[in-house]
Amino acid sequence: MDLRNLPTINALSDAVTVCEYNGVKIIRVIHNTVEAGISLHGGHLIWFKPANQDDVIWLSEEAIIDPTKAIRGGIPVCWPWFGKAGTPSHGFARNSQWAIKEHRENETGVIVALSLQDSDATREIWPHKFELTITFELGESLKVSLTSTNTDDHAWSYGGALHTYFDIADITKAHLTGMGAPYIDGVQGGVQAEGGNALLITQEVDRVYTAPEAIIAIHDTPRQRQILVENQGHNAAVIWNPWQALCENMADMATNSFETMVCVESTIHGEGVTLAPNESHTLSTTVSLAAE
Ligand SMILES: O=P(O)(O)OC[C@H]1O[C@H](O)[C@H](O)[C@@H](O)[C@@H]1O
Repeated sequence: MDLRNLPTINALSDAVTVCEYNGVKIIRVIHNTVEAGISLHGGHLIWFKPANQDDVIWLSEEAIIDPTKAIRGGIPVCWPWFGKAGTPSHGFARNSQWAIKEHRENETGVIVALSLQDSDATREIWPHKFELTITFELGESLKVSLTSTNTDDHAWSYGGALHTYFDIADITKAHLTGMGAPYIDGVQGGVQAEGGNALLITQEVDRVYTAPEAIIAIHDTPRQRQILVENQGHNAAVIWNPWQALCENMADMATNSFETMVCVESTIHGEGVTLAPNESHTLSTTVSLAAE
C-alpha cells in the first residue's frame, strides 16, 4: 500500500494534488517544509512528515482504506461523541465523506480545510443540524482545528476527539510526560486513579487524563526527539496503546505494531460542549518537534 506515490488525478496547486486509492480520494501535500496526506473519507490526516524528519503520524500497515471503514492510524475525527457514548463507536464523522473547503500555501507551509454538514444519513444517527470544518495547518509543525457549528434551531451537545496516532521508534524506550495526575482507567473498568509525572507504557493503556498540563511530551528517545502535543478546546487527554493481545484481535493492526505507536488524543469527555443555535466551538491539537 504505497499511498504516497499514487498517480495524480487532479492538481489543485503547486503543492496540493488529489489522488485516489480504493475509492477514497486523498489530498496529497508536497511542499519544501512538509509532506502530508489527508483522506476525504473521514476528514482524516493519514501522514505528516516535516522536511528532514521521520514521520510524526503513525498509520497502520494493515489499515483498511475503503469508503466504508474508519482508518486505523492517522488522526481519526471522533464526533459527535467519544467511544461508546453512542453508536457507532466514536461517532460518524470518521466514516463520512468530507468536502474540500479551501487550500492555501506560502513559503512556510500549506493550509487545507475540509467541511462536513448534516445529511439524511447523519440525522438518522444523531438528529441535529451542524457544520464541521477541519483545518490542517501543515509545515514544520502541524495544527489541526475542528470547528463545530450549530446550524439547527435548538441547542445540542457534543463530545469527541482528535484521536492522533503518533509514530515512535520503540514503545519500550519511550515515555510520556505532562498528562497530569488524575485519570479514569479504561482497562480497569473506568476506576479513578492517580498517576505520576512520567508514564512508561509496558502493557495495554487506555486512560482518560482529566487534568492534563498545557503540553504533553512524547519522549521518542531512540530518535532523540520529543513530540510536543498542545491541545485546546478539550477537557481531557486520552492515552491509548492496545498492546499485543488486542492487536492480535484487530483486523487492521499487525500483531507487533503496538510497538511503534501511541495515541495522545485531544478529547471532549463526559457531558460535552453545549452549543446554542449559531454558536461554534473549536477543538484543536498542535504538534511540534523538539530535540530530546
Ligand atoms: O477501535 P476504535 O473504535 O478505533 O477505538 C480505538 C480506541 O480509541 C480510544 O483510544 C479509546 O479510549 C479506546 O478504548 C479504543 O479502543
